[in-house]
Amino acid sequence: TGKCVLAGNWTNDLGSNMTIIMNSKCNFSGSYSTAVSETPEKIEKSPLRGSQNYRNLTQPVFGFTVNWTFTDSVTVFTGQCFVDETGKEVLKTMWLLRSHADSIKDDWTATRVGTNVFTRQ
Ligand SMILES: CC(=O)N1C(=O)N[C@@H]2[C@H](CCCCC(=O)O)SC[C@@H]21
Repeated sequence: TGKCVLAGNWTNDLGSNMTIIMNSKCNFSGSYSTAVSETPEKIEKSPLRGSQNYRNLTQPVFGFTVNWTFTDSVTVFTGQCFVDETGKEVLKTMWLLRSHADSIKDDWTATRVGTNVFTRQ
């Protein structure tokens, strides 16, 4: 199997885009431009920071956090970088979107979960 590299530009089926820059062997930063949001605020590019695991750099597992600059929420993504049967790099991910809750009574409704696939932009 080929090697899947996290660095570079990715896009997903929602039309969101992200750029990943490797800062060391296993840690990265970058930016995320979401195409969709619940908030009426103007969507802005937001920073992301994460890590890929040390042990397998051919198809690495990873996690990262997007700290949304335009609304009071964060999203954590986790997944794996695969080379599919056609030789294309694919990021298979699951995410948790945590929005701000006004009170602890509203905590139960403040976290959403989803899956998403990213391919090269
Ligand atoms: C990859 C994927 O599924 N998503 C994507 O590309 N954008 C949406 C969410 C954007 C949240 C924006 C800030 C907010 O509205 O609180 S993060 C999960 C989902």
